[in-house]
Amino acid sequence: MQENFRLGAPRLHAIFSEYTMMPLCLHAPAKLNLFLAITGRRSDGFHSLVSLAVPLDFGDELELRITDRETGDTRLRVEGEASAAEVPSGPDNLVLRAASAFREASGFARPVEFVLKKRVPVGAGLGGGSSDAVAALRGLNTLAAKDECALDEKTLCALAAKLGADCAFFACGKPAIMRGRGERIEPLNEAAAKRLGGGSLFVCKPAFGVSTAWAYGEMATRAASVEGGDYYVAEAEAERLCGQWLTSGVGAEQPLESLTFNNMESVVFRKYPALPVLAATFRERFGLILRMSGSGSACFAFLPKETRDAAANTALVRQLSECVRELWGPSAFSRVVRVRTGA
Ligand SMILES: C[C@](O)(CO)[C@H](O)COP(=O)(O)OP(=O)(O)OC[C@H]1O[C@@H](n2ccc(N)nc2=O)[C@H](O)[C@@H]1O
Ligand SMILES: Nc1ncnc2c1ncn2[C@@H]1O[C@H](COP(=O)(O)OP(=O)(O)OP(=O)(O)O)[C@@H](O)[C@H]1O
Repeated sequence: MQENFRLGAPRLHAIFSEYTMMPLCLHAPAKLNLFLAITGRRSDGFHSLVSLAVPLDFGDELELRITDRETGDTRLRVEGEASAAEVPSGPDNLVLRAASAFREASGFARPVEFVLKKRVPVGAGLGGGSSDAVAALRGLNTLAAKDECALDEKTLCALAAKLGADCAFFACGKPAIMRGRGERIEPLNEAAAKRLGGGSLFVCKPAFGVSTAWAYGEMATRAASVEGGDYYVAEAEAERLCGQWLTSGVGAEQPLESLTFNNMESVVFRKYPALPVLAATFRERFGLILRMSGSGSACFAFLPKETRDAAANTALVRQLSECVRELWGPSAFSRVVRVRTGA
């Protein structure tokens, strides 16, 4: 016992090393905007929107661990199948931007190493970067709790909202309606969220991505032009359309796919005809509505009710994947996903 006590310092060091070597693993889900109405441009240059967004059972993985390095506060390694080369590993990565904002807000100063396993395609409108940022904040907050400098939930969410327009949604982590520039979040009621959890969706993305800043800029340009006219959806109409997702007949009498909407398609489909070509082919060959998520280029379709069990899905999904590769080429991405209801 006394021997152990004398060996206290090295033992403590070993325990600390063990603790520092153990990574914390977080899932950073992708999202879909099942409904997205851009309602206008605000005086701060951002656009106001009404959107029904859902987190998915598919996403990136973020590992973080405290290291015993003396110097260098935060490091990031990006790995994974989703074109890791397109993702910056320096200070522009949203994980490192989140870490630096977190350190400033909390005073948490331990050296941390991140490993980001990138699976969500980049520039897809699937919110991968924003979700990684929120996972980094949550992971750091867990580590900071051991040093008694964790942030409370409200402060953490406010910090997230500053990092990107989709971050407030990911901080909520449940199907929700986004308003304002994306920072005002109203989680869906349980019944509406449950209806969304029942089905599978097919998601696909061509090899190219779309810049979110470009898509919003193009909306503003076209709205200002003569042909623009009533380019944006009026806010009251956006609320009415979005509100249909909350009514009780949805999913039964009123199929979910008939409520999907995205007025950013107007600018993105014009520049990237591969997207409307696939949408028309899905309609003609399979009777499916293909909708764009966020600013694209990823698109999604609800799989029909009778194929909502895994076995029956297979044949249709194979045909959809073949169709995507036929029209978008062999490097196109596709997969089946489910909504995470958070229940
Ligand atoms: C299209 C959506 O995915 C819908 O959920 C989001 O609105 C986009 O969110 P995001 O990718 O996190 O966007 P950010 O990286 O914050 O913004 C990129 C750029 O898009 C423009 N932007 C973004 C959000 C918004 N409500 N209005 C805008 O005009 C701004 O020029 C901004 O500089
Ligand atoms: N962790 C990250 N993962 C992906 N992209 C990142 C990350 N950090 C910074 N970026 C930069 O952000 C840009 C857009 O990333 P992201 O894939 O999140 O866009 P998106 O899918 O269009 O997102 P959104 O749906 O929020 O518009 C990329 O081009 C990349 O340079």
